[in-house]
Amino acid sequence: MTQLPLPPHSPTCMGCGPDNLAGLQLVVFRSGDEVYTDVTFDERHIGAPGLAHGGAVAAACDDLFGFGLWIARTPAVTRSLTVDYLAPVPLHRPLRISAHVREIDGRKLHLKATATADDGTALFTAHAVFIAVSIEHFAQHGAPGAVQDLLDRLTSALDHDGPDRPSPHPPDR
Ligand SMILES: CCCCC/C=C\C/C=C\C/C=C\C/C=C\CCCC(=O)SCCNC(=O)CCNC(=O)[C@H](O)C(C)(C)COP(=O)(O)OP(=O)(O)OC[C@H]1O[C@@H](n2cnc3c(N)ncnc32)[C@H](O)[C@@H]1OP(=O)(O)O
Repeated sequence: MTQLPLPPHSPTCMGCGPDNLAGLQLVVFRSGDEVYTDVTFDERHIGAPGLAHGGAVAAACDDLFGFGLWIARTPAVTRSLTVDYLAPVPLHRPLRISAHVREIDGRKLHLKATATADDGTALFTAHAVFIAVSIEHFAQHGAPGAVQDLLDRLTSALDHDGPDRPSPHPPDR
């Protein structure tokens, strides 16, 4: 059976929006309690000649962590993000980033990601703390015009993600 990608955060999301030609255009899948994406950095993401910019790498991790929504089943936002750059990341070489939720502690979601090149080389790891927020967080702080679409997406995602999923984690203690 062909696996379907998870829906992007928005069509123009810098990390996963298919309509954002300047973005990473990540396509993210879920496998059990992990989410993963195969990404190939190119000249749009260059740092040192021939190598990916560390900020582009961090953005990819942050966006993939944002798909933790499908596992933790709560809206949440990045509070901290740390990347350990283990080896230079070459352009034009596919790599896989996998992420999972390590721990949920009240509103704090502790996440970890690992990235491996197509030859098995460990390239980087990342850790993040996301803080669960209510959906109103986005209405309060985001662009008013786009908020309703975001709310619809989140509500739909949390309501229709299948009966085998755990209950949504409460956004507020
Ligand atoms: C894993 C699930 C992911 C789910 C993703 C959800 C939705 C995604 C879908 C749609 C969203 C659309 C687009 C998403 C695009 C990209 C996704 C990537 C994610 C991002 O790109 S998102 C943008 C960057 N992000 C922000 O824009 C956040 C700005 N920020 C704030 O809005 C506030 O800062 C807030 C709300 C975070 C907290 O504010 P607050 O006032 O509610 O809470 P407070 O500060 O009190 O901290 C609460 C508790 O966290 C503890 N705590 C704090 N810092 C800690 C740390 N570093 N380590 C360990 N614990 C820590 C405290 O100690 C306390 O713990 P305790 O309660 O136990 O005392």
